[in-house]
Amino acid sequence: MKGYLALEDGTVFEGKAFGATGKRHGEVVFNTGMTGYQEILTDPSYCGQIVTLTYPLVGNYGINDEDFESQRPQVWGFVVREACTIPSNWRSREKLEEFLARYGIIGLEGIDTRALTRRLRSYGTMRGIIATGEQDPDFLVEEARNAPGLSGQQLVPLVTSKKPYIIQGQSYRVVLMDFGVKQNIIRWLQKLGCTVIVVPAQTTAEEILAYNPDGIMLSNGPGDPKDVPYGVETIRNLLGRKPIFGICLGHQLLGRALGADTYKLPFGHRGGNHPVKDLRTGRVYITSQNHGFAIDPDTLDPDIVEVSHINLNDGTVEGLRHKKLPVFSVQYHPEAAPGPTDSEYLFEQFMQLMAEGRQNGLEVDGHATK
Ligand SMILES: NC(=O)CC[C@H](N)C(=O)O
Repeated sequence: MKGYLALEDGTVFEGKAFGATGKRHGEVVFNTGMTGYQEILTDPSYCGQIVTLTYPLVGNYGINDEDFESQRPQVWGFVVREACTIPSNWRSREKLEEFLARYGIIGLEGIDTRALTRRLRSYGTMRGIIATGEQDPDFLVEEARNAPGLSGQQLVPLVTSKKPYIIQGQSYRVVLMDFGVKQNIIRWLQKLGCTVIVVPAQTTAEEILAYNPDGIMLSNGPGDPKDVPYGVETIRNLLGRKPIFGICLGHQLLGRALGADTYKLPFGHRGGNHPVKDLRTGRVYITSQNHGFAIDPDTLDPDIVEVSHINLNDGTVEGLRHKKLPVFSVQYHPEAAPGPTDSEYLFEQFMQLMAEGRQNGLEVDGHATK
């Protein structure tokens, strides 16, 4: 069956549909990772987006039982050069096309993904329509132009957990604010022995503190951080109470809670080889990234917070460190999945802050809270 991707700039790509049939809008973005399509498809941060991969052969190792970052595909469309129909891997349980079809996600193959990516890189991410069957291309472009943009949509409520749940461990108690958490963040905390209490994004600071946590983890998640004011409010009320570690959307919300502004990047960072420099040590890490927004460094209060990491490709903010409190965050993904695990030490750093918090309590403006 035929399939189309129409962009708001008037470009229409025609290819072959696989997975589900129908029509859906989304923000069209590209990821440059050479592997890890199962993790990308199931990462809740992609909710609201139609994702294309620059790597041309996709589906070769099928879908397995282990590489899920959430229970289902979260992308709103998937565009590839060539989709493999006969996967070969000992872990494979299902074909990519069956997996997408089962969850109503449209896939499109036979697309010149290099041309598509170059377009997105030149003009920025665009609204798009992915559709299967016979279609009028001009009408699809019109629909793409009328589709809602990513900003302004309430996407976090679509992917956050409905109820709190606890994964029992032996070491520190971590409350994880679930804005659309990737499973590998939970796996890392579990590996370090933490008890993880996952709470919905709308949970208040009082409710979180009632769990008596040693630390608070702010997860990744979809959409524009400006559309999550309730998360910012909660984080603001948690500052100074417990150690806090934010990842990606969690980092952006923390930045906003500290008074900074966020803005949209032209085409975002999505891939497994983004170089990030730790400004304190001068060391460069190769990181896994997936974000379309960033913190505006000019809006940070230098008395309160410092930029701890920057991206070496475009100089954007990649990490924050509070100057007085045990509070830090990164824009990239130390949990990897997919991508390099160079930055796993950040989880150890969080453990360290929780250990110190247990011993000394937190110092807020010179007053111990314990
Ligand atoms: N992975 C994430 O948490 C992404 C954060 C945010 N949705 C962005 O695109 O910038």
